[in-house]
Amino acid sequence: MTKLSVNINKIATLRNARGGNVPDLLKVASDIQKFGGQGITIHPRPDERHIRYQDARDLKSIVYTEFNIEGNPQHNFIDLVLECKPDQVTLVPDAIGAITSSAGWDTVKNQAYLTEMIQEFQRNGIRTSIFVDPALEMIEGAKKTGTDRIELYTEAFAHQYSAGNEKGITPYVESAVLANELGLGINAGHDLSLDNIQFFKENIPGLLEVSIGHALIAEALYLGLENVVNMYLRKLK
Ligand SMILES: CC(=O)[C@@H](O)[C@H](O)COP(=O)(O)O
Ligand SMILES: NCC(=O)COP(=O)(O)O
Repeated sequence: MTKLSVNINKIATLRNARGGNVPDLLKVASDIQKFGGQGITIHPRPDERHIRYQDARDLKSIVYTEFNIEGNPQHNFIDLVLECKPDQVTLVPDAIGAITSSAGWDTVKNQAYLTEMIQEFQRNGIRTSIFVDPALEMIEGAKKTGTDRIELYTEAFAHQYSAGNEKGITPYVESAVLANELGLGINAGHDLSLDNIQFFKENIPGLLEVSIGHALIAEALYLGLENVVNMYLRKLK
């Protein structure tokens, strides 16, 4: 079975747009779990433009499924993760100010650094995952860091699939086969959606977890829109 971890960054984006507490991030996280979501993912960024560091602390007592915190292991992030002790930390090599994640780790060049980070989090009982492009040498490099899992960066797959190119899945399948051989757990995320998730799942052996945010929240808005417009119309009769 593949677990669905819902990334709630976009709920925080909407909340922050007005400065109040609508929508209520904690209530949304609770409801997602009530509706069957099997995990909550957040990706606090240094500028706190969506998830604030305090949100991570507050979510700790709300999330009873799997709590996954993603980010670049800079000092503040490391301290936050060690304080919150989520079930899983996913290390992502984001540049400061990047609009969103745009690459996986070079696990060969950064092997010593990643190994040190992985050991620190594992010593504190936190499962680790490293965000990687679907390239065999990056999977092998990840294995050498001692990480529990990798997260396959799926933007390229999503882009090619939406353009009608199903062959874009090939490097992901090859990477997953190798990861399985090496005993690495496999997560995946970025731009997964209702449109592409089934094809991805059916082709990736041993896919343990997907984290989905941007498309899922956009789809939820759209699929709820007719209902809400009609609820307003009824009140205005
Ligand atoms: C790690 C990853 O793939 C990202 O998709 C991320 O978690 C989303 O971050 P933003 O919501 O800031 O774009
Ligand atoms: N790790 C990927 C994630 O959490 C969500 O990515 P996206 O669905 O917002 O692109």
